[in-house]
Amino acid sequence: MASNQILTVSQMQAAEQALVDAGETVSTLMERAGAGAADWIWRVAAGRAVTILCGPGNNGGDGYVIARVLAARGLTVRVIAPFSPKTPAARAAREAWGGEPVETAKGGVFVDCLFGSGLARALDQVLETRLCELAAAHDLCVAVDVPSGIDCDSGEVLNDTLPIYDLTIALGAWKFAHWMMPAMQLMGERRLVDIGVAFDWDAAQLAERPVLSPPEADAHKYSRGLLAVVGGEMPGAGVLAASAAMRGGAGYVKLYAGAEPGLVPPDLVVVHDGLDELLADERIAALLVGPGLGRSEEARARLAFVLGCDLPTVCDADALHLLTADMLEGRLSPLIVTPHAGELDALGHTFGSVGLDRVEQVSDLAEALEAVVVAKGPDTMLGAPGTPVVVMPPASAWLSTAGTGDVLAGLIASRLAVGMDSPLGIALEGCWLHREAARLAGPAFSAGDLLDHIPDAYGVLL
Ligand SMILES: NC(=O)C1=CN([C@@H]2O[C@H](COP(=O)(O)OP(=O)(O)OC[C@H]3O[C@@H](n4cnc5c(N)ncnc54)[C@H](OP(=O)(O)O)[C@@H]3O)[C@@H](O)[C@H]2O)[C@@H](O)CC1
Ligand SMILES: Nc1ncnc2c1ncn2[C@@H]1O[C@H](COP(=O)(O)OP(=O)(O)O)[C@@H](O)[C@H]1O
Ligand SMILES: [K+]
Repeated sequence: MASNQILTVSQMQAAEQALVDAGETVSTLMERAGAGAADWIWRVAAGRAVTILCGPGNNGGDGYVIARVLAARGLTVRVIAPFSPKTPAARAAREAWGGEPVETAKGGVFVDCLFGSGLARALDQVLETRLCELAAAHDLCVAVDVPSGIDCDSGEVLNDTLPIYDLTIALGAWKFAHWMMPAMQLMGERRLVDIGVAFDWDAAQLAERPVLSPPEADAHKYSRGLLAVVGGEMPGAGVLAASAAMRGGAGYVKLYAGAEPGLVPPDLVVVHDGLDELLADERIAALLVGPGLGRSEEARARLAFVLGCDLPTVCDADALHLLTADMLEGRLSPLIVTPHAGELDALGHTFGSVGLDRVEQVSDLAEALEAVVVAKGPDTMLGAPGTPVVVMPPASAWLSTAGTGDVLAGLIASRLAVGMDSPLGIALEGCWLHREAARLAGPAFSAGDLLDHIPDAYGVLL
């Protein structure tokens, strides 16, 4: 079974080399990759003709293997070869196929075997147009390994116009582009073909669904975890985060409202003054600070005070603009920060983590802050000190509505109060609850609507 590791191009090349050193040949790997891809294409083709566009490298070589396997199963297969094969394995695969390429074709399934991880630059205009015209002339489009025209490591799309695929068949291991914006938008469904690549402890991972536990039979509200949410001048965000936290597993949630919060749920305990008294409660298992905090001097002082308590803490929103290294000095307790792209930028500036790509920056900030960094967005990615990044599979794009970040912060803080996993595991639990709740909420929900779906999301993860 293939693992969920995500490899860079150079890690993939090293993995391929390790297999060759262990006695495989590039041709046997190509045979396995091509046969695995052909299986998927066979299923989606359902008897329709298949057109394969083959490039000069080993991605093209995979295409010739696919052509041979599908033709042997009786499908009509047409190969378009703007280049002759340049690698020994690709040349051997073309010979073994033994057919004659055609100039063009239409109808049925289009398979892109033009370039894979060896793409070195954007496609020229002629190739870009040819690729797009072929894709448009077929009913279904499949990319083998990755769509041609994207950078595997950064997820950058190198051409202005590229096809959108129905299916992408990753070979050997996931690449970052499969799960990172903007390239991931081209992929359609994603499937992974195992070719025997070994597990790499230094590799990034695609997050796997966690399993949560129900409360113990003898649980009481404090044993399940008391969370204090420290709000500020915009109390609505704190109420939203606290409301999510009440459904995320913690037994007791208290909101310190910096300002009059207006209507609050009857089961939410709101404290109006005496923050020092509230935080002196030894039963507090975790803190959340940031949603609605504001960015005033008073907010800065409140944040410094909260972090100074040295309790397991989630920092979100405004707190990420106010956070400085001195506030973290001497802290021993876990810290989880949940920046969106703008807040990640702000943290980068404050902590001198600039000029890096997203994956590097998330890891770098995790080290600098000695914290779990949950970099939110359509391609949410998590970093923790000394650990490769973990990438969440995409969530509902309906989450792109105001306040859903407060819900996520509340959920992660709630898991932190429960405290049954490592800080990274806890952050992942929160992300999965959020993602499941969004899936169950369907279309066009508000952040408030999302709250109603958290219990069922919890049920899915039990
Ligand atoms: N790793 C594994 O274990 C396995 C990997 N396998 C497969 O191999 C794939 C990687 O193969 P690969 O390294 O040969 O690269 P690939 O993407 O076919 O293209 C490189 C060629 O394209 C050329 N070229 C590049 N950009 C260009 C452009 N814009 N416009 C025009 N030309 C351009 C470049 O030449 P250049 O001009 O840059 O010198 C070179 O000739 C991988 O994705 C997977 O499908 C499996 O078969 C088995 C196991
Ligand atoms: N297009 C999208 N697809 C999937 N998830 C998204 C998308 N846009 C935003 N999200 C998620 O929604 C949440 C938004 O959080 P944030 O930007 O902090 O919003 P707010 O500050 O309004 O609460 C994050 O969890 C983010 O990962
Ligand atoms: K391809």
